[in-house]
Amino acid sequence: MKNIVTGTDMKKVDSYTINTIGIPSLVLMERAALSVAEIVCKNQLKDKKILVVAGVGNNGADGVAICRILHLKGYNTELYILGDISKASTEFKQQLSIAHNIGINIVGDYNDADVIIDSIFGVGLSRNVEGVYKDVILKINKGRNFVYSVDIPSGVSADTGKICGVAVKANCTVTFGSYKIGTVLYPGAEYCGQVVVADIGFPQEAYEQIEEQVKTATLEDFNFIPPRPNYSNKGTYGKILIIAGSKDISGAAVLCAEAAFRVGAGLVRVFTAEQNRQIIQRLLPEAMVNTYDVHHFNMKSLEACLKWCDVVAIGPGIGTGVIQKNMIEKVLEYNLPTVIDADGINNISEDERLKKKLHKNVVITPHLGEMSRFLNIPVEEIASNLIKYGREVNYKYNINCILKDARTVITTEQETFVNLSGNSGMATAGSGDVLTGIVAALIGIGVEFNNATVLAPYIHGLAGDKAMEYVSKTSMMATDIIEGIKILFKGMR
Ligand SMILES: NC(=O)C1=CN([C@@H]2O[C@H](COP(=O)(O)OP(=O)(O)OC[C@H]3O[C@@H](n4cnc5c(N)ncnc54)[C@H](O)[C@@H]3O)[C@@H](O)[C@H]2O)[C@@H](O)CC1
Ligand SMILES: Nc1ncnc2c1ncn2[C@@H]1O[C@H](COP(=O)(O)OP(=O)(O)O)[C@@H](O)[C@H]1O
Ligand SMILES: [K+]
Repeated sequence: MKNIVTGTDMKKVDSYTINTIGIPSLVLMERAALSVAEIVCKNQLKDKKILVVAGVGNNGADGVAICRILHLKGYNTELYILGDISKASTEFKQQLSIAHNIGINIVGDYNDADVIIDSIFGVGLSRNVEGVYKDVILKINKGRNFVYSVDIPSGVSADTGKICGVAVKANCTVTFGSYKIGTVLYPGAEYCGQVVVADIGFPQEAYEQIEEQVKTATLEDFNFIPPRPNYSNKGTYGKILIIAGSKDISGAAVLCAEAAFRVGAGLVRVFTAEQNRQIIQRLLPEAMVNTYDVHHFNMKSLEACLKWCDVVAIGPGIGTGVIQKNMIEKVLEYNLPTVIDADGINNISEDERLKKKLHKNVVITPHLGEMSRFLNIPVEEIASNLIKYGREVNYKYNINCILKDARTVITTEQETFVNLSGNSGMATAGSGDVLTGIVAALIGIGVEFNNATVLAPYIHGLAGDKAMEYVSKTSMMATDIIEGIKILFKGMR
């Protein structure tokens, strides 16, 4: 796992590192500046004209140091300072004095260059960007230059990812120590271009000072998946029950079940409407199929399936209505690890009685529309506060939540995560059904419930990224994501 921090928390990390650990501020700053300079040197030829645009806080101080390092390496650099130097931070004044001594060329106006280094505001941005700052940021965005942002694009709130009036559109952002919330959540994430996290020497101990930590999964977290021993059989890898599909929808069950198999599930049983039996058996002969008749619904057959399974996923394509609500009620009575998606969530949203039956082995996987119905809060409000509402589900109902969006936010009893894998090719019908199958299968193969909640969206996104090896974002379909799961695991184990 890696940390993702708010700007406010990053200041605590800075301060703990400087004041308690004792690493001097200027040492951190030199490492920060060196990390940016190294990336610029790797990508830019020496004949390029580089303009460093610096504010007068410590983000600007980083910029002045970067300007000096590049100048000493023989780059054609100039420095443009925005703001009142009499109000500058101590570090800025120190860096400026060094820059003067070395003979850095300081210009009085913004002038276009091949490369812009944006060090106007970092995590200290505290209000809307206006006046001359706004004018310069608009000029930077108009130019055809390559833009590096230092720590975060100036104008993006490091705490939320919101744009404070206007923000620099960078090609590359070098952020220090860890991702900032503003570099991972949209719209801020879109302004960053490529994000590089530079290690500048903050000790992990400093991150432990943060009260509400946010993290992201990394490849190391595949270690949550137990090994697949030689001495095992299909029963070792979980019995997964998938309650999906209805008279007019059969594909959801197939996608969900196939994804579960591809993540390693041993046995998958689909419980669906009678009309789907043949098509599911034809498309996925590996799955067992039990069916119900909507006109003569027999709860006993569902109970038999629930007694059989270790994990249940309910919802994709089931529709809404009395039968569906009764099925969900029955599923919840069994207290199994339970994944609830799509219409599973929609039915619960319509029924307070079902909400009361949610238990701590439940994870819901809503997209924004489903979340909006579930919490009865407008989509726009949820979209701009993903973490807040993800946490609210957890506090209110004591269940895990995978809130799906271009950046999926995951909340478990203890922790909050933002998933960083995946791409916009995955915004395609059935993509969520694949995720549901992945969550259920991970639990089935023995990944602890909270870990499965976090790992599933990560695997789903990596599979979408793998799918891009043979299909474009434009053409990607949910079946390609399943293909991506195969490629992913082939490369791993
Ligand atoms: N020793 C340290 O503390 C380190 C700090 N670092 C850098 O320092 C940055 C944080 O520095 P600061 O805390 O000084 O904050 P910033 O430099 O990000 O911003 C603060 C400055 O901007 C002004 N400001 C804020 N919002 C404004 C607005 N909307 N319009 C006009 N002016 C505005 C403030 O008055 C202040 O002068 C980090 O992002 C990082 O780049 C890194 O060098 C790592 C080490
Ligand atoms: N722009 C995007 N970038 C990355 N992932 C995305 C993007 N758009 C959608 N996704 C992912 O695709 C999935 C879509 O799920 P969902 O909306 O439930 O689809 P469906 O209901 O058609 O199965 C979610 O996991 C979501 O996080
Ligand atoms: K910046």
